[in-house]
Amino acid sequence: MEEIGFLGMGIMGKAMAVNLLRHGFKVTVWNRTLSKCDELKEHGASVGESPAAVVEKCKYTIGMLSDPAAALSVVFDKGGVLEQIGKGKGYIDMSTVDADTSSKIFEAITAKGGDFLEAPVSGSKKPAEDGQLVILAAGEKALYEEALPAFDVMGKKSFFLGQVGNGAKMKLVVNMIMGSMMNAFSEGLVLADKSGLNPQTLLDVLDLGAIANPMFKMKGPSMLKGNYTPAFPLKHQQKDMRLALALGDENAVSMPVAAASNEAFKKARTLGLGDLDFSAVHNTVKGNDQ
Ligand SMILES: NC(=O)C1=CN([C@@H]2O[C@H](COP(=O)(O)OP(=O)(O)OC[C@H]3O[C@@H](n4cnc5c(N)ncnc54)[C@H](OP(=O)(O)O)[C@@H]3O)[C@@H](O)[C@H]2O)C=CC1
Ligand SMILES: O=CCCC(=O)O
Repeated sequence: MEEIGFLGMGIMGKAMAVNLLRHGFKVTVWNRTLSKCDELKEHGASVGESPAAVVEKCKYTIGMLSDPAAALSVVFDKGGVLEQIGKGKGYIDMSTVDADTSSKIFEAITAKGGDFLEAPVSGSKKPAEDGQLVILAAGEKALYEEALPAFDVMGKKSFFLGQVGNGAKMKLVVNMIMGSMMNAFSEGLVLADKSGLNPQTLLDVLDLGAIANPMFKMKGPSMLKGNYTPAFPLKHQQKDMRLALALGDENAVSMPVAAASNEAFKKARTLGLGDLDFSAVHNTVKGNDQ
């Protein structure tokens, strides 16, 4: 089996790489903070000293990085992907970024003869651990087909969406909806409580009706306990709202609900909640913001 490279051992990258290793893939990993690779070694991974070193060794390499700046840095900076990418090698960026960022990476990689695929994912830490992600791929079809055995391990369903940019846009639309839902949910929980209702009963009612969904079901009980242990960090959700609003600007789509949600996430960030789960926006609605 060909060796797969994996750059970025954050919440998602680590879970996805461990899952690949469990399924018998050979994986070489790299992370900016190299110590985070130690745990992966215990699962059988090799460690590369730079993105370039990983790309040199592997037929294709996956990136799972925090934001556009990180995704660009890992490709373009010294020791980056571009130094070793070339004919017969592929790079798959699974980070959530905007279409412009993805296109810049695509152009640079194809200029060197390499193949590029963007493949952001829907699903969080637990689906990543369980191989239940939804993969939103776009770009080089041959690389998509080559990576399908790995996608089938990491995800429950892969979509091929055509040209580069479509995967990024689809992911931003999905997360824009999710972020707005989280704000409406938080407001509902607080409104129920402040108006003398039992918020747990609200969860039960919601779960039986037309707006029942896995996010309310999974996050609701922890939110009521004030537990915001990060699965999807709030700073990343705010980044996604920001990028989705920019996509709305480009396409002249008015999105007042998303804009208000972005403000709520920004407020939560200024209150120091950025590294907590995105459900911590509930804490700002509760008024615990002094
Ligand atoms: N968590 C989730 O539920 C989901 C997240 N996503 C998306 O996946 C991506 C990763 O998310 P997640 O794993 O949660 O994020 P984390 O914050 O846990 O990890 C971010 C990763 O990016 C690296 N990084 C940050 N800045 C740089 C940089 N300048 N150069 C190199 N590496 C850098 C970090 O390295 P270091 O350890 O050194 O800081 C770390 O490996 C994001 O785009 C996110 O929006 C998508 C679906 C779900
Ligand atoms: O980008 C993060 C998405 C989190 C999720 O789909 O649950």
